[in-house]
Amino acid sequence: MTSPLESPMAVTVRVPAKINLELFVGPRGEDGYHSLATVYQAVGIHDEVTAAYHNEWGCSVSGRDADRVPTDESNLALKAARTLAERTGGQDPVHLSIRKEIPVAGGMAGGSADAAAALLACDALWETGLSKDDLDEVAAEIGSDVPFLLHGGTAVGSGRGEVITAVLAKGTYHWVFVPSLDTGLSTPAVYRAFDERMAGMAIEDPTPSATLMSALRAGDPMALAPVLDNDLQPDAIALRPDIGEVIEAAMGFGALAAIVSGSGPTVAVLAESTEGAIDLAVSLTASGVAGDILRATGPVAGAHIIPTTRV
Ligand SMILES: C[C@](O)(CO)[C@H](O)COP(=O)(O)OP(=O)(O)OC[C@H]1O[C@@H](n2ccc(N)nc2=O)[C@H](O)[C@@H]1O
Ligand SMILES: Nc1ncnc2c1ncn2[C@@H]1O[C@H](COP(=O)(O)OP(=O)(O)OP(=O)(O)O)[C@@H](O)[C@H]1O
Repeated sequence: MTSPLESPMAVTVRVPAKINLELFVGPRGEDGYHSLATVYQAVGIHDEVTAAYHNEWGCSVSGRDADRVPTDESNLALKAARTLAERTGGQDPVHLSIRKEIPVAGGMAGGSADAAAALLACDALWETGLSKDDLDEVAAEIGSDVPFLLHGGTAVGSGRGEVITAVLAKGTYHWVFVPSLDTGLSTPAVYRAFDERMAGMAIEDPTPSATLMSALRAGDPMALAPVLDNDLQPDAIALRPDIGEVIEAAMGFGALAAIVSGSGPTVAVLAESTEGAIDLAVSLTASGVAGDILRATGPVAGAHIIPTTRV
């Protein structure tokens, strides 16, 4: 048995953002969710969530876009912690300190990432001993993207995006991200626009493309670039025409590819190398089309515990 002296008082988890290298959207089911065939990649932009025992449940948020993140019960990390506590028969309350780097409402799964981090942190703090499958199940209940953020790397998401299968991917990819200049996009609104555009058309259950898989196996960004694909891109651009301008500018500056990340509005720009990514970031900033640029490589690990205070 663990002595109280060895039990952690706080656990900190670092969690990455995601992009969708491919996002094929199938028909909408009766539950309101669309069947997906997506290929996720975890990229090196990270949030950190620290779970610490406290006399009441709560959370606080600092860092990028912190003022746009709720700290009430609608915070996805807090929701995840409370759901995990319920599933495991009740636990002592925690305070979650969230440090954000992932753009909010940007299509990079920031809220889902914090939820995944909170699950891992609370699981360790409370020593619930849940299996990986059990944790994945709670994650899927919080949001479709959450299981992937626990997993990380490069992986296929099927079902509504929550069923994760690792893929064989070689190499490191160099990305430049252009988040929105002003506000984010609502994920349900983008899916609704997709439904309106596709109304009356027969939509089949999607499958991942073989060409994308072989580009990933080869670890070749030149082969990956032409097969990046996102069925939600026309809808994100229709809702936010400035996204189209960013894509056009990035391609004009020599990007290998530029694609909307998930439901947008962040644009993910693929470069050939670190130097290429720096050049693109400089050109995009200088052109005035993008105010704020992030650079990262992928794939990176999913949510993981980082060393923290022990008493
Ligand atoms: C756009 C993506 O980020 C791509 O990975 C995801 O599909 C969205 O994942 P998420 O934000 O974790 O989504 P959830 O929190 O599960 O769902 C939010 C809303 O998105 C829509 N939604 C989500 C997933 C899915 N397969 N079909 C949907 O139609 C639904 O309107 C749902 O009410
Ligand atoms: N911990 C959190 N971090 C960020 N946003 C949160 C969080 N909890 C709740 N939210 C709310 O969720 C909304 C969507 O934020 P999020 O950053 O997850 O969007 P997103 O990256 O577009 O998501 P996805 O890519 O999963 O569709 C925000 O507008 C915010 O109000």
